Amino acid sequence: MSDVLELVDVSVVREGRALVEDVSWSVKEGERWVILGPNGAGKTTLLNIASSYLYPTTGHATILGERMGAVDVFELRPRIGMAGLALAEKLPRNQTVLETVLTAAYGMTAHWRESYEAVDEERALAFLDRLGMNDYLNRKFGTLSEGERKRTLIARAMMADPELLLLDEPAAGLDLGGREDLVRRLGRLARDPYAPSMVMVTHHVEEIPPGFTHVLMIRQGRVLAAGPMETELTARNLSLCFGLPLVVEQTGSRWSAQGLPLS
Ligand SMILES: Nc1ncnc2c1ncn2[C@@H]1O[C@H](COP(=O)(O)OP(=O)(O)OP(=O)(O)O)[C@@H](O)[C@H]1O
Repeated sequence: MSDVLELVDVSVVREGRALVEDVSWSVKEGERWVILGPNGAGKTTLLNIASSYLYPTTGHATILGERMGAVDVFELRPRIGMAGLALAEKLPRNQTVLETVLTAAYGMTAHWRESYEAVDEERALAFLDRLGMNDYLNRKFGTLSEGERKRTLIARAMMADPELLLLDEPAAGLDLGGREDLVRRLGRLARDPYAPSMVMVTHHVEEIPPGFTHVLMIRQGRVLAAGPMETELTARNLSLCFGLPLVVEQTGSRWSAQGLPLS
């Protein structure tokens, strides 16, 4: 299995402060990683490096076999699918859901007189169907609820046929039904052997979809644990990561955690 992502001693320094520090981490082809950590830990910073939008201040990052600094990022970026809030803000609010997904096939955010191929439209419809967005094809992106917007963004990220799929807090802000619906859909994607390698940032172990294989825990910019879910997603690691005593349970292919009561 080859490396999809490899960070070696990566630090990012801003205003004299390390946002992430000495991070060494590798993601192999086919793996599905979750990045867990408290607010401000550096999760989005890692995702921004993985998406080639942020250069390490020190250390090396290799993405899809291409060393950052020695590759044209404009050739690399179409190979990476990213679904996150930052992108949602760049997408035109008055574009339809179908157009929002279709424009990704052309590496664009907005519809601009390009004529779409029938095959692209079929693919966009198939991704939207898989994410339960069939009834929203002609709705304006800006009128969608948070859950609908997130599902549209994932369909959009898949449209470019990425080799690496990055998901930044896909379940944040969703109600229980919305979260469970998304987790099931991501679980189905994670188990698809043809789906790309995946990295998903979350704050909650309850949001880890079945089929995700590895976890990286980060606290104050430093990696606290990284490896297979079964060995690393422990009460000890989770307690250290979030800074209070926690117990963690696995029920079937899902996880849950709770704090121990105050004495
Ligand atoms: N350009 C910047 N300049 C200075 N500090 C920054 C910059 N970007 C991010 N930070 C800080 O770096 C730290 C890590 O930010 P990051 O967004 O990676 O955390 P996170 O783990 O994703 O947090 P959250 O869970 O709250 O989204 C935070 O303390 C943030 O305020």
